[in-house]
Amino acid sequence: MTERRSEGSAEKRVPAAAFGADVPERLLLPGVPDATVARLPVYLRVLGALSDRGTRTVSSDELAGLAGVGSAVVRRDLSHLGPTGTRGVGYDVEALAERVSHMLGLTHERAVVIVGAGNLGSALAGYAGFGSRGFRVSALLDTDPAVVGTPVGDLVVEDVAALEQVVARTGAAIGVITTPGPAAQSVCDRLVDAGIASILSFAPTTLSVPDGVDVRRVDLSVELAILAFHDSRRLPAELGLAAAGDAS
Ligand SMILES: NC(=O)c1ccc[n+]([C@@H]2O[C@H](COP(=O)([O-])OP(=O)(O)OC[C@H]3O[C@@H](n4cnc5c(N)ncnc54)[C@H](O)[C@@H]3O)[C@@H](O)[C@H]2O)c1
Repeated sequence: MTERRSEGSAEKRVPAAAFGADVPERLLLPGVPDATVARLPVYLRVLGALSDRGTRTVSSDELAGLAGVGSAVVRRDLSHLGPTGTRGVGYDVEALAERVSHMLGLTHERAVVIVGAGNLGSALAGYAGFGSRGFRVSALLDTDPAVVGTPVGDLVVEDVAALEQVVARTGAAIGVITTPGPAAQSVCDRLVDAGIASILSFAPTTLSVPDGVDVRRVDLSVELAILAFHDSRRLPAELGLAAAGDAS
């Protein structure tokens, strides 16, 4: 039986495979923390906006401000890319964007298959913004005969029975799961068996995957709960009240 590990079971380090096969070996730096990898796309977005505005160089303080993190964090994150900036000048916007793209393995387009063509899956499939970020939604699959065969944007929903053939045909590198929770593990297993090593799941279920497969789960309720936490701490200050425990 294949050994399986649960997502989030231990502190995760980003495996080389996450960067894609085309990344030069020298950039596959070991031990890049997940938190750094999570911030790199934010830097990339900021650098893209600066480039669009014609900005040629950016300091770590400016980049930090635009990315919403501290400048020490930016410098530490970017140190994982090797030498990048020039003291007193800052970072070359285009060159840094290219380095970050390379590090993230975004130098070639990746095909994505979405399983579950309901509200969420259809909305994601129709989102035009993925294309400019290096992702192409190549297929959308479902079990429901009433949904299979219907058009969603440029795609026609395909039968999930043909998942393996669809993955092979599209060369998909990433599988997105937007099925109800109870179906998610079996869909995940089939994606893995079809050769997919990167899975993004929206289903409210913890998924088990073999070593070497990366799963990320998106849970908007967790994000909302974090906002609620900060909101509830802000409220007493805004009202001029002492926070609980400060009253003396
Ligand atoms: N993570 C989040 O923040 C977030 C937000 C909204 C919804 N969700 C979750 O995303 C999932 C989808 O939500 P939705 O509103 O689009 O639901 P939905 O009911 O509109 O769509 C689910 C689709 O999955 C299909 N499906 C069921 N079993 C399948 C299988 N084995 N293979 C392929 N397709 C299958 C159904 O036929 C249906 O079309 C749910 O699990 C929901 O809880 C997560």
